[in-house]
Amino acid sequence: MIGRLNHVAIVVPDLEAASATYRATLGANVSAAVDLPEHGVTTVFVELPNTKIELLHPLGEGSPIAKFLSQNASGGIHHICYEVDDILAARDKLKAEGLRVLGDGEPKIGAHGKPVLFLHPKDLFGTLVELEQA
Ligand SMILES: CC[C@@H](C(=O)O)C(=O)SCCNC(=O)CCNC(=O)[C@H](O)C(C)(C)COP(=O)(O)OP(=O)(O)OC[C@H]1O[C@@H](n2cnc3c(N)ncnc32)[C@H](O)[C@@H]1OP(=O)(O)O
Ligand SMILES: [Co+2]
Repeated sequence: MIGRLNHVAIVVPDLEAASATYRATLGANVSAAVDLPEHGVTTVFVELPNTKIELLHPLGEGSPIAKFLSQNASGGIHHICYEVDDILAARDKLKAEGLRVLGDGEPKIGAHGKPVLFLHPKDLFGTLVELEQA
């Protein structure tokens, strides 16, 4: 059911500094920062030949990544994102298998303009998983 690895997300305490490190030190193509208020995050994407790195920083009150950053002050890997061909079919199958879909269970439009969902990290070996419609 799961397909390509779309991105690995890293929460960072300073988005500008992290962008500069990926661009200047690691020599990667790094996007501009984009605010996504409906997700409570600001994102930067690092383009790699085979996948992407999503750099994340909390945005606004009640950001879902605020607690993670408070517990990992220098940053850390936050989630991985797999592509699926049919996000509603994937959601329904995973719910039937007993996995918890976060939020209200309805996909939101994610950073790439496509529907996304999140699965509880305790149900997938301590890893927060995002599914994105391919
Ligand atoms: C930009 C849009 C989109 C995209 O298109 O790419 C994004 O990526 S948005 C990214 C941000 N959005 C989200 O993360 C939404 C889903 N997340 C959540 O609903 C919450 O963050 C959470 C996963 C339910 C965690 O909630 P929180 O309040 O921070 O913590 P809890 O205390 O409830 O955590 C319970 C339990 O899980 C452990 N945990 C928390 N976060 C992670 C994580 N990222 N990876 C692994 N484990 C995690 C936490 O430590 C707790 O464990 P115990 O202490 O053992 O109970
Ligand atoms: Co993501």
